[in-house]
This record gives sequence, C-alpha cells and structure tokens, in this order.
Amino acid sequence: MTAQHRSETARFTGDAQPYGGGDPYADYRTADYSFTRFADLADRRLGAGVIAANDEFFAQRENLLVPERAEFDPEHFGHKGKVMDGWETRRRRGTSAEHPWPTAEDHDWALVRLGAPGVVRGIVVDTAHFRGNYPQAVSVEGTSVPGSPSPEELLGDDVTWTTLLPRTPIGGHAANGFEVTVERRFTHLRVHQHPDGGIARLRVHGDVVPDPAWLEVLGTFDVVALENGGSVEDASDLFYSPATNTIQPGRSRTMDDGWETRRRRDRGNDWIRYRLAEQSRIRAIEIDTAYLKGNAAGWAAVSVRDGQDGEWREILPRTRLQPDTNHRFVLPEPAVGTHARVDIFPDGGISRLRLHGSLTGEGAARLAGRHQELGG
Ligand SMILES: NC(=O)NC(NC(N)=O)C(=O)[O-]
Repeated sequence: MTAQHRSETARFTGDAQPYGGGDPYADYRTADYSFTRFADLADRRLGAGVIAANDEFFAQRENLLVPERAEFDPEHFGHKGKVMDGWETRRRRGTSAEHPWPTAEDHDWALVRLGAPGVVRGIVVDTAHFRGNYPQAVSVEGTSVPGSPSPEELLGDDVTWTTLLPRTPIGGHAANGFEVTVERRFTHLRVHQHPDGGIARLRVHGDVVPDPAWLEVLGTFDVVALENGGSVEDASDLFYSPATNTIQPGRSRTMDDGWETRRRRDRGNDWIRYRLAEQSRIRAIEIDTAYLKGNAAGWAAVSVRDGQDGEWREILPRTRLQPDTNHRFVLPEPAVGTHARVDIFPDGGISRLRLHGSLTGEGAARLAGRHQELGG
C-alpha cells in the first residue's frame, strides 16, 4: 500500500492496521496542510522545549520535538516495553474491578515552551507508529507568560489558558493536522492526550510576534531573523529544503540546514521573498553559503520594497559568491523597507541571510500596536 494523502480538511480517526512488515510508513496517513507554510514555533533550533509531562513511562517527552520523522524498529524492546520514538504514557486504569476503565476526565499532559512567542496557525499531532496505542483524543491550550516561568508557575491557578484545539478524536499512525484561528500571542502550550497513549511528534506552525521592548533595547538587530519576527512569504523552489532555514538562528551545521534549490535547466533564477519584522532601516547584509560547496549560488542580489505594493529597489547588486563562505556587505546608505528579496543566480543555495538594521519609528509603533492587540 502507498502512503495516503487527503485534502486540507482531512480528519483521521481510528486504529491503523497492525504493523505487517516492510516499510512502516507505507500505510501512514497524511495530508498537505497549508498552514505548514508558517514556521514551526516548536522548533528546537529556536529554543523550544517540552519542559514537563505528568507521565512518560514508555517514551520520553523530548522526542516530540525531534526534527526528523519518527523511526520505528519492530524488534527494539527495552526494560519498560517497546521502545517508541515519541512521548508515550502508561495505560490508565479505573479504581475497582467493577470500573476498570479510566474516567472521562482522565488524561495525560505535556507543557511546551515555544521557541519564539507567536500566533499559532496550525498544529500537527503526529502519531506515526502509534497504531494501537495512540490517544483517543487530544486537546491543546495556550498561554502567554512573560519571562522564563517554571513548570510549577505555569501550572499555578493564576495562569489563564486559552483553548486552541478542543478535545478532538484523532487517528493512529497519522499526521493529524488542525488549523487554529485564535488571534492571540502565546508563549507556552499544554498538550493533553485523552485518556493516555503516545504521540510521535508535535509541530506548531505560526507567526512569530516578538517583544517590541526587547527589540527597542537591542537597537540594531537582524530584521529578517525568524526569532525577531521576520518570515518567508514565498520562494521559487522548495525541492530540497524549506526557505525558512535561511532565517533560523546561528550558522547552519549541515547542507540540509540551509536552502538548496534543484538544478535549473532554463535561463531563470531562484529567489526568496521575506517580510521583515516591521519597517526597518537596513545597514549591513550577510549572505552565508556554509556547507554549500559544489552547489552554492553563483551570484546573489538583494532588493527591498516598502509596503505590500512598493517598488522593488536593488540594495546589493548581483555579486559573486564563494562556496562555504560568509559574505559581509556594508550598504553605502541605509535602505528602508518592509520586505526583502534575495535572488540567487542561476540556482544552488545559501544557508543564511542576515539583514542588520533597526526599526523605523513607524515600524516600531506598528509592532508595539500589534503586540498589544494580540494580548502582549
Ligand atoms: N506494543 C506496545 O507498544 N505496547 C505498549 N507500549 C510500549 N511502548 O510498550 C502499550 O501498552 O501501549
């Protein structure tokens, strides 16, 4: 059997077939969820973590945020049972021989700190390989607590949680995707599985909403960086890797941590279009081709535009790039804009783009207003 793909509104429920040998992903159920175009706010590279769980008897909560898809080895058993690549709790029991079943309220939970606070646009609860031991239903709540709260503080009575996903039945061995339409900024999520079971991976797609006070104190920062509220709007080619990799924190450490396009056989060129944190004054640019050696972009140019309908203006002319090298450019004069575009010629890859600058007064005011509107 081949992997099953369904539409945006796909809902998976019920057991998957028991594992029958061969490729364990052959009967995995998945769909193309359009919200996955937003960055994963629960990405470890951004600093996300699963900071507590009430139970992790069979498999550890940290597995939820592993970037790679879940592995399954049918022969791998440990002291506690089948070794599973996910977060898996023990089976809940009732209180007596007459009532051996868990109550309707019984459930397990995990607390997730988002790597960057933001508005959640969609959640994937991936139950890959949990075929007969996935939760019957899941629910997800979010809260916004400034600073670095401990799990105990987050679980305190004074913390208000907002429902992002009400209790919803899910399916085993499936990418269970849910669109979220709550226009609020969250720092932490609480994931519940009802009544117990295992979840392989959790992805939380959304828009980063940075703290305007922090950016104001920093003054000059990377105005396209994901953690500062920059985002990818579109890109010419996503064949090998997400274009969002180019605005992840730090330098890339492997080729697949950057952005690599397929080999072009026409006379065109590849590009990424970004939205900046807000209207900014850019003074310096870095383009890194780390780990792209036989396939680095040959040349790159950078343009900005101010506003959704502004004209593109080239601020870095087409410039020769070296493989596996960070390139620094000081602009002759600051460039003001809300959007940026990098064009690479003809194809290949870059690992990071950094646009160093500061918010304009107008940009800072709009960012502060949006932060407040979204609940701060
Ligand atoms: N075969 C299993 O996975 N069984 C149990 N889980 C683990 N990890 O052993 C269970 O009860 O869900």
